[in-house]
Amino acid sequence: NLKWQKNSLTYRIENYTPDMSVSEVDDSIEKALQVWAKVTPLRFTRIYSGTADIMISFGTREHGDYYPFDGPDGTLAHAFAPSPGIGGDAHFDDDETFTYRSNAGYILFMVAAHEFGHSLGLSHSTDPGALMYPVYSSRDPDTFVLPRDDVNGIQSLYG
Ligand SMILES: CC(C)C[C@H](C(=O)NO)C(=O)N[C@@H](CC(=O)O)C(=O)NCc1ccccc1
Ligand SMILES: [Ca+2]
Ligand SMILES: [Zn+2]
Ligand SMILES: [Zn+2]
Repeated sequence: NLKWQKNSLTYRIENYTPDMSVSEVDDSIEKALQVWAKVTPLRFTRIYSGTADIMISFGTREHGDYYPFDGPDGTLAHAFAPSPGIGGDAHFDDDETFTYRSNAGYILFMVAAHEFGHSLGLSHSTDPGALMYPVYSSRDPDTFVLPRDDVNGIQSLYG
């Protein structure tokens, strides 16, 4: 499944990291989804029970799939390409310190925006300036603009 066959997708935040307040996590996730909604016909609706297309959770080490996390640093999160079931889901390694804006940890908005690129069908980019470049770089979430490489990538799928 290269991409979602519908433009209206649901998401559910299953649990929270202790590193941030609930509202900071909610806001980071919403803004990270809006990054992609802004440049596609995709629309995201939050649900609070049942199974969403994009199930979002925090976990450590063995957390229920065949891709256990690795403790602090290294892998920060992973997400599954569009498909029924685990497809689209995004898991965040809670052995990382996530933060709302400061540099005292990984900015959840940035990590989530990257992961949701995978949830929508994007793989990694070789462009070092791209959001989908494999390695995290902290940018100010308030002034973040989706790089052209990522816009081209997502619009080639949903444009
Ligand atoms: C092979 C995968 C599972 C590595 C994993 C990833 O790409 N997840 O989407 C990951 O956590 N990558 C690290 C970098 C690494 O492991 O070398 C990362 O910083 N990912 C989060 C990220 C990457 C680019 C921009 C924003 C956030
Ligand atoms: Ca890790
Ligand atoms: Zn996982
Ligand atoms: Zn990635």
